Amino acid sequence: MKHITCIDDLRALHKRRVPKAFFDYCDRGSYAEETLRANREDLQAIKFRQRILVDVSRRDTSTTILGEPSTMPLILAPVGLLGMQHGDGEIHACRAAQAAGIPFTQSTMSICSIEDIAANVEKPFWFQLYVMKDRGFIKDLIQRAIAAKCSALVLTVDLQVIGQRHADIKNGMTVPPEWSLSKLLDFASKPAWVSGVLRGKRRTFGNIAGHVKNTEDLNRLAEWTASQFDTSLNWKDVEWVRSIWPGKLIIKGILDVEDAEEAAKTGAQALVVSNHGGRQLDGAPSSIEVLPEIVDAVGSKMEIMFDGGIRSGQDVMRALALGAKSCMIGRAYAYGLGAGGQAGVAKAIDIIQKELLTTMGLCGVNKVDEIDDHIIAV
Ligand SMILES: Cc1cc2nc3c(=O)[nH]c(=O)nc-3n(C[C@H](O)[C@H](O)[C@H](O)COP(=O)(O)O)c2cc1C
Ligand SMILES: CCCCCCC(=O)C(=O)O
Repeated sequence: MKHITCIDDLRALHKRRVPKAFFDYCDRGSYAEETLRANREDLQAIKFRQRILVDVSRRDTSTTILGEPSTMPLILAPVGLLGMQHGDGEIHACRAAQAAGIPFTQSTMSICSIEDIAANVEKPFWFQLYVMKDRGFIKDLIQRAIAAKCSALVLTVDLQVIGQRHADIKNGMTVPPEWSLSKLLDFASKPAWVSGVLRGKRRTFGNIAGHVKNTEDLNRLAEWTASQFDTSLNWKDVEWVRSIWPGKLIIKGILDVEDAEEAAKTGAQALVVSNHGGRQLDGAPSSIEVLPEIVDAVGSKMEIMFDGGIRSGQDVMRALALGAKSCMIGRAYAYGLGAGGQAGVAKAIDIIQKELLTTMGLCGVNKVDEIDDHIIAV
């Protein structure tokens, strides 16, 4: 990891080490990928004011997230199928986050189950929920998250219809995988990845497989799972989740002020301004474009988190300057996981923290709560 200096280096290594179907699943977006690109381009268009001769010798990235201390304003976002990027990937990512002192969010669509992670890490983690058609199963999942002492529930609300990702279809990206000669050759050329995944606890959706009894459904688990996303989902379901989840609730996937105002009425403590990393509504605005109006509308009522396109500490600084309290990263750490397991995730977090510290220094800022729009050049 010595020669890895930025998230792009981790991405390049991930691409070399992990089969194409899984790399593309992580890297790509929906349809023409306009929103995926906008997330990066709009962040990069924000320029900083360089400030000089300010004493920045006391710089510190520490902050609080939902009232809990965190070493930096960073959270590992829920990312499905981490255990296919690296054997037991969810456990490795969670351990790296906990060692760095930041929250890790487990996806409903994880390969390791809630219980697998809880048994293998030291501290509580966050659980992300998709409300699927079978509400009995969802209630059971929430109870499993309570039993595992998950410290926040992240309710994702932007996937009741699934945005098509062309690359996944072309790659036959299914769980279990659809085999072809080129895929077999690709897997054979990545023996370290194959042995890592084979040594892992599971190779299917750990939270869901136990619930699926029918062998045919089990053999086509990705298809079955896709059929379980509920197009009838609405604000009453959020109320229902609120009534059975006693802990901190975060609503993820808000891009519109009216939706943010609804979210503020639900009793949730936080929302995540997010377009699902450009994987859902292609043609939606970048997350950073809508962040300021959402902060203006509900920032005094809820904690505003942000994701979409964060690849550096500079990007974290930009989102904080526009009003986010903290940022989630998805691909940035998933690249690290594919590149080098737990050490790769730790590297991704460390790169972003160091970049944030440097950027704070060059903008004349010592503390996270001093970051606001005065650091932006107009
Ligand atoms: C491979 C992949 C899988 C994802 N799976 C989930 C998921 O299961 N649940 C969820 O709420 N968001 C999921 N997301 C979205 C992320 O939580 C996050 O919103 C997004 O990655 C942020 O954009 P970034 O990757 O540019 O940081 C996924 C993202 C990626 C890249
Ligand atoms: C069957 C599609 C499920 C996708 C769930 C994971 C996810 O959110 C993603 O973006 O990928």
